[in-house]
Amino acid sequence: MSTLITNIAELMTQDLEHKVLKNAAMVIEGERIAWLGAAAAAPAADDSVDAGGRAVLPGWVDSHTHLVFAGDRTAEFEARMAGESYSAGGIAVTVEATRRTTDFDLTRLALARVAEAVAQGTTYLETKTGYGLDVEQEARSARIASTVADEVTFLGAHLVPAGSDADAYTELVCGPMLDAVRPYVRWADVFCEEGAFTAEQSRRVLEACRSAGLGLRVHGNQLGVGPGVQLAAELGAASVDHVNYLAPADVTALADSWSGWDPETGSGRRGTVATCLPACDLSTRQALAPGRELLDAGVQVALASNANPGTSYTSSMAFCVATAVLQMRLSVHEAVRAATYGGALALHREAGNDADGERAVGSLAVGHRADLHMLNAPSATHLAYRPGMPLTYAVWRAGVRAR
Ligand SMILES: N=CN[C@@H](CCC(=O)O)C(=O)O
Ligand SMILES: [Zn+2]
Repeated sequence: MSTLITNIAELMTQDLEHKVLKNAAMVIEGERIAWLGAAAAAPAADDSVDAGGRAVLPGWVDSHTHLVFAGDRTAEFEARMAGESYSAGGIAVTVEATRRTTDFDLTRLALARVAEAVAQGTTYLETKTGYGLDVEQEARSARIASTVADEVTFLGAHLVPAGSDADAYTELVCGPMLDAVRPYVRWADVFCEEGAFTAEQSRRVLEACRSAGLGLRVHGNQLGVGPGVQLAAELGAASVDHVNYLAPADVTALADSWSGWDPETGSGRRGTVATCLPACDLSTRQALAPGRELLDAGVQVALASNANPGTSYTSSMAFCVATAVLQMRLSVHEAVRAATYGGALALHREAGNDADGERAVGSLAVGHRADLHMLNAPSATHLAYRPGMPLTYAVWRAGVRAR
């Protein structure tokens, strides 16, 4: 079954050539993109959809969320808006509520959050554990996460639970907890920050998880200049997320991590993506991550929602894109790229075609997964020009209409 989508005013492909086509059309066939190009040259298909002069871009790839949780932290947010600063300690409130919630309710809550994200154009999504913090609860979170998200990350090293010794807890994370979550997860993450895990503890967790075959991610440099970025780059992490406070050597390490990598062939050593989380920065009243400076230095950048009840209770990637343009000085094309191709790069899902087992997400090209976001607007510029407006008109996920 093939479907022709025609009368597309702007088709922002975010492919390796950065093509933006005007008066375009595309054909999707099953889960894949079968053709794209000028509307006048479109082939016939079984079915057709008139885009009515709207813009089409890849579905958002949200590479950083924490959706498996219960409870909310309104009081903490109100205190922050009254002048308190964010600290890692708030995580314990969510851990408490999450532990008290049944599997059924936790799954229902997580699924509802995924549905909210899809309704706003997200077609590929990562989520993390990290609100369980004991062996049984982390395994439960990982199991539930694996039923609701495309990618699951083990974040047992989110906070040292009250009453635990930090080094003893780190050993638990690296041993029995890792064994228990291993069947459900592809990635491991650590909150490497003052008040969470030290550089030594973070290294220990990341090395143990790497030995278990997991890819690495790091929450780093959120609350101050710290060791997270350097550790991520040294260990070959797929991404380091937050990146608010960076020394010049951090930017250099991130840029250098990609030298020698060829995006066309995927050959050479992959580097570490810098993932900026603007909704979190606003909600914690931090200075926005220096996305402009990172791009100018040659760093690969992603934008993600960091949806979680503490620092960023939103899954709106459109909000992140608008903020990146209006406040971080990215162009619309750069911001959309970071929220699509950049997220895919951070999850090692940017490549894959008809011949591969996995289809690329985050960009539109023949053989890639048909993950499309149609806006109720003639161009992607409207995402920043009309911030906060409900611009998602239609969504296809793996070729299936999801909204
Ligand atoms: N910074 C660490 N972890 C989350 C916040 C978790 C929470 O406060 O509940 C984040 O990415 O912002
Ligand atoms: Zn996070």
